[in-house]
Amino acid sequence: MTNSPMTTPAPIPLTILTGFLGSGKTTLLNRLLKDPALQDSVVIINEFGEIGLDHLLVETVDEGMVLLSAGCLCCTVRGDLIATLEDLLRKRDNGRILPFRRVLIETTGLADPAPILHAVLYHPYLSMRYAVEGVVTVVDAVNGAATLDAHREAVKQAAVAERIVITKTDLISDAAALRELRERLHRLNPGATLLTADAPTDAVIAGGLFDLEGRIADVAEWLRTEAVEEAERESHAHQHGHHHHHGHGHGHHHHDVNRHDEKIRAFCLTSDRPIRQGTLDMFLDLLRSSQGAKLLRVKGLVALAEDPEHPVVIHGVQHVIHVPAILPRWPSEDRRSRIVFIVDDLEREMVEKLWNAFLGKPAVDQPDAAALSDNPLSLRR
Ligand SMILES: Nc1nc2c(ncn2[C@@H]2O[C@H](COP(=O)(O)OP(=O)(O)OP(=O)(O)O)[C@@H](O)[C@H]2O)c(=O)[nH]1
Repeated sequence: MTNSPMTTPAPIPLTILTGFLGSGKTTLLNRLLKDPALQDSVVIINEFGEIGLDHLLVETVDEGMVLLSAGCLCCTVRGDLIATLEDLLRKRDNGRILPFRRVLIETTGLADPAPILHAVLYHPYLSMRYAVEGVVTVVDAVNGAATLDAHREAVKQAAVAERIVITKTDLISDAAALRELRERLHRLNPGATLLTADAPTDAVIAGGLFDLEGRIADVAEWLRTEAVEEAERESHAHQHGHHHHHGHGHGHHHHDVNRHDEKIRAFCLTSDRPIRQGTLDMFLDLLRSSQGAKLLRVKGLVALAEDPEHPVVIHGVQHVIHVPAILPRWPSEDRRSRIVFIVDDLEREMVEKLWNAFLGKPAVDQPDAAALSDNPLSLRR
């Protein structure tokens, strides 16, 4: 776990904008960038192939960088995103470019946002200077369902998002199809806020986990554990009405179309009792070392036994889990520790057993060897 030293400047909010090819990312971004709230942002277009920036271009500022409206800079990256993020900081710190206040990364249509999140969170310096606010995923109302059926990347993009923006709703006359798409996205990612392309800037980008001063702005909105728990209850009730639902190895499964959706899912684990820091570290270490690749995102708010009045925020992806902040107080009356997991092909039961093995023992800070070796996660599959 890393905590920033006192001397580090306020971290710069960073948002990742994803969405399938032609879903409307650039159109959305163009509109949002006109809003003064996004003044002095840097937009990094991380993709292959040409991009229609001509209509935005005002002047070239630096190699590979152009000035957009509202004092925003834009650069295109084909290779090393990390090098670009470092370079931007260097230029900002040297006064060679304006002290940009926010970074937006627009990814190529096929990109899996998890490695981008991973890269920023894992990097010891970048993770201090940039505050990963969240992932915004654009889903096209016309082609969205077909894209989700055909491409796992599209399902992952929707599953890890904080906010999902449905575009092209003006082109769809079939209200039922739109409702179905919304319901599907909600099942896939109950914690995400569903928006349409005309949503205001602060609903789409600003107003995430961090504000411009790098302070935690709205952790409850970021976590949305109630929505995840509610969806889990619904899905549980639903499954109890339908048996024979194991699907593996059977070609004619009636949910075949939604297979990706079934593997990629969100769930929430909670604890009423504060957790010792050592216990939490061990739990997270074991989880990420054995199942890291399957952890698309891990987000949480945890009461540490050492200091239960100041909950810690947890943010992770794949093999990295870090603590971006310790809050001055609880955001609401709900003082349970809660961690939302967005996973790919990982059973809730496995993670829950491990969680219980660590938390349920009388000596919560010292899980015995049996608890560790009995847990299903220690058997790598
Ligand atoms: N009618 C309508 N058209 C839209 C909307 N959003 C985007 N479009 C159109 O959809 C097409 C693709 O939009 P882009 O914004 O270029 O999509 P993109 O996701 O950036 O595309 P790539 O960069 O190729 O992945 C363009 O012709 C847009 O004008 C919308 O809300 N309504």
